[in-house]
Amino acid sequence: MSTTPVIDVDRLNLTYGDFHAVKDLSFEVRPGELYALLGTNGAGKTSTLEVVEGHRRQTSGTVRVFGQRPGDRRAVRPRMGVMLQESGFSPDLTVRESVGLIGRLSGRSDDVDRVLDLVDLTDRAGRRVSQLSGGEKRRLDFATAVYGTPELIVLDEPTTGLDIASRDAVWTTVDRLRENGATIVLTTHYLEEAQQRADRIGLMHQGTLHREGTVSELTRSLPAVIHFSLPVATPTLPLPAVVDGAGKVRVETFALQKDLHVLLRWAQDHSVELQGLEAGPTRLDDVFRALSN
Ligand SMILES: Nc1ncnc2c1ncn2[C@@H]1O[C@H](COP(=O)(O)OP(=O)(O)OP(=O)(O)O)[C@@H](O)[C@H]1O
Repeated sequence: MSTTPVIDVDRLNLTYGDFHAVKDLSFEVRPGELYALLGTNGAGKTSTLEVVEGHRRQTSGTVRVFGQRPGDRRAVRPRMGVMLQESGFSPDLTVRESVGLIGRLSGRSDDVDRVLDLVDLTDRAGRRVSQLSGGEKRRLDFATAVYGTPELIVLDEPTTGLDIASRDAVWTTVDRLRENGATIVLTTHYLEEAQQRADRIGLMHQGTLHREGTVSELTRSLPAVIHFSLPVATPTLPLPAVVDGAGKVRVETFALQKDLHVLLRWAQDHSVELQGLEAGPTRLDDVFRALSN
């Protein structure tokens, strides 16, 4: 498999008037990986993706998609499917007409009925876009990304507004495309989706890439947490901990299994009940909270 990046962003800057929205951003997306570009509201994710998609010109820096400039539509468009946050389909077209139009614009070939089936809109094919529900419109947006099975698929908040069954269906389709070698770039505010599926994550805040890595690389920089409550009179704890006035204890640790073992042995030796004991590894949410604080 080629190791040339599918997307190569090097010192990208983007300004809107005098507002500096993206600042010296560099990252690569490798063939076949699912790269999640995550971040706080207004971090610059959509602006960055708009440059990658060829919808917006950068102020400075270099962006290459399949080694080409994103503005080189003829080279890039047929190989890249894009699901925007809002696609802006004509409200008067039917769903079938819209999917057909997507196909002609993409430069890829596909069977409209296959795509309608893939995004579960077969029974809405004759409806006008203006008559679709929010979730149905989002599935039509998804059709723009998957039409013609492109090599690179950019998904900007693909599951926002979708019910659980539709979300699962989107991910099943994405999984199938990945099995066939597709490269995926994702933005989402549903962190568990990224935690479960991303090979690598770039965390953006205020226009810059603050952290990048696999989920485990990002989470192991923060401690895991053990919580429990203690009865009134107990011997001294065997580990450093923060105890509040109500007897609630919080232990932060980078050695969860070892420290949990120490704590449980101490509790057994002293016949102490650790009430409401909870222990868990750091989650992406915690990394995110640390970022925005
Ligand atoms: N056309 C524009 N003109 C002026 N400012 C803009 C424009 N588009 C975006 N911005 C600003 O640039 C910043 C980055 O916006 P962007 O939409 O890229 O962020 P985002 O990370 O996708 O945010 P969110 O998670 O909220 O969708 C924001 O502060 C936004 O207000």
